[in-house]
Amino acid sequence: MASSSRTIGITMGDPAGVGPEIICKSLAEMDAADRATIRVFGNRDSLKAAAKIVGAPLKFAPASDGADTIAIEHVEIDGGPIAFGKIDTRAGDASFRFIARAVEAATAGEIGCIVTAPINKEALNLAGHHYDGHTGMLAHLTGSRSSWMLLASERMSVIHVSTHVSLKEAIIRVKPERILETIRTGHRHLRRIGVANPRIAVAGLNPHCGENGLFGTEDDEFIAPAVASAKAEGIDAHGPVPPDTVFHRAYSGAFDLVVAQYHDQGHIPMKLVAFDSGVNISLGLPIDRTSVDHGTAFDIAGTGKANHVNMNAAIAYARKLAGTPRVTA
Ligand SMILES: NC(=O)c1ccc[n+]([C@@H]2O[C@H](COP(=O)([O-])OP(=O)(O)OC[C@H]3O[C@@H](n4cnc5c(N)ncnc54)[C@H](O)[C@@H]3O)[C@@H](O)[C@H]2O)c1
Ligand SMILES: N[C@H](C(=O)O)[C@H](O)COP(=O)(O)O
Repeated sequence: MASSSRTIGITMGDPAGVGPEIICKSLAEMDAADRATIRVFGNRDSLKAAAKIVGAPLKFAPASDGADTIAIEHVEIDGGPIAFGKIDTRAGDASFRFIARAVEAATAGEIGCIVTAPINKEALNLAGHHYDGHTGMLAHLTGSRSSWMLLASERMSVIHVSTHVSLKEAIIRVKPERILETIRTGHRHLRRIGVANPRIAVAGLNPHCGENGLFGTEDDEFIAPAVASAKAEGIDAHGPVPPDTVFHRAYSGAFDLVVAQYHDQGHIPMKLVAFDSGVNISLGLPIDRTSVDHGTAFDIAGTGKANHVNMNAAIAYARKLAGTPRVTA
């Protein structure tokens, strides 16, 4: 079985979703040398079914044969095949077990980066795994104090102060300490991937950054001090920048990274400009993980229609991280 810091571990995601199909489509396009560096954490029957749907002549076995056979760590699912496109508690439980096993392998240094196919958070939680998604789950499984979600694309990247919480709670989380930690985390990541002096824009929260208190005070009270502290540390941070124009400016090349104050502030522009190519990267963890930034797409699962460009981008980013040392400051 492929095992080294260059090995990429791909988790299959929810068996009822598009994960198995996009994995098979990506594997079908890889050359033999790249396939030999892949280990899939998933269910063999689901992958066999998906390979058939997408017409890929792939086989899955404990070890790659350097050609059409892909290495798999097979995880059993009780009670027979899972139907595509439906919430299933067994699928939610399996999604968790694929990831838990991949985390063990990454922690042991058997794989250099985890690439995740999408999970369904409702199924996951129905199965008793109470996480808000991979990012929180990975933090828990690795004993990390905190974790961050960065969405990256060729022309724009965004890191979030908070993600899977209500808008009400997200506003409460707009506090200087968390914002400063988010800026530092994004800065470290960009330096790791080769941006020598990242230009970081910190989005405001309120319309026009509150217009001097007319539309809210969080921008002046909490965001501005965090930006000032980051600058004092030598980070090229800017803001608060009015949230309605910051993404246009970043997309036009003015900034390398935007700090979004909450999930949809960052996700909406990213999915508008890079739905097919955006990569979700987990930060703040002792292991590396990249992911597609789309979901389980139950409406098309099992039809072979799902686009795998996003999976290709997540794998390419993982290969980049697996060969790049971490930056500590
Ligand atoms: N990385 C992840 O694990 C991840 C990411 C986002 C959402 N989710 C979860 O997925 C579930 C469904 O979420 P949703 O419905 O909001 O978003 P979704 O991304 O699953 O679907 C939104 C729309 O995009 C389409 N779509 C998604 N991926 C596609 C692909 N590869 N090719 C072509 N079309 C595609 C779908 O058909 C649908 O019309 C939820 O449980 C959500 O939490 C998981
Ligand atoms: N907000 C994420 C996205 O759209 O990409 C998604 O829900 C996945 O979250 P995790 O990476 O925590 O599973």
